Amino acid sequence: MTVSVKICGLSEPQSLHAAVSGGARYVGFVFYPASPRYVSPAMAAELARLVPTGVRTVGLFVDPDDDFLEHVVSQVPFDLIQLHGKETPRRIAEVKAAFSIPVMKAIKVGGPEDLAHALEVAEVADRLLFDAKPPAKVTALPGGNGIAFDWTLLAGRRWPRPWMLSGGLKADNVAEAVATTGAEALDVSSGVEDRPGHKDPALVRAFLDTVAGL
Ligand SMILES: O=C(O)c1ccccc1NCC(=O)[C@H](O)[C@H](O)COP(=O)(O)O
Repeated sequence: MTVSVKICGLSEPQSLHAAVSGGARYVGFVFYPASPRYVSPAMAAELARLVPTGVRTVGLFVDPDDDFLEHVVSQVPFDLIQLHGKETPRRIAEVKAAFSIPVMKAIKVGGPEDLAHALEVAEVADRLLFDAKPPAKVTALPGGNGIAFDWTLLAGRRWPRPWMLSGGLKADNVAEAVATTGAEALDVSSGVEDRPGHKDPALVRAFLDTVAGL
């Protein structure tokens, strides 16, 4: 089975190169100003120019309004918009209609009840991304916290849309994550960093090599 990988939160050419040369199928840019992975639209546009054909670019937003989306989308070409806030199915539908770009919605998983919500979201979103529910701390980011959820919640489940697994993935736990969930696509950020917000090209390559060997 081929498992595809998205490396999220890229902000430098070196790590972008490690991602695409190592086989990542998706690269993500974070447009959440409070994140250590935030990139300006101008910087993301520069990075996007380095992305080869066949690798998809993903713009990550948290409860964006249309003006902000327009500001970014007019500068950076995206194959996918990732909504990582509290966007409702109605808002997802609005974003799709306004920007004509497929939407992947993050589902923050703390327990089985969150998976019922995923079915509702799947009626409008093009893709789902299962991520860990952020810790209750006020300082926690809405995602990219490097924590995993209980993968057995996804075991044996089928979803009406393509989906990715994320949350606390690293080279040394990804085999178990895939074996438990049956995920065919993965999203990683903190697990390929040497400090918050800084991707380590060697960790990016190690993660991609591990997934390629599954
Ligand atoms: O990465 C961020 O800083 C971030 C900020 C706000 C919302 C979402 C964010 N990240 C989401 C991701 O990077 C991934 O989609 C996913 O959550 C994986 O994160 P990690 O557990 O760090 O591998």
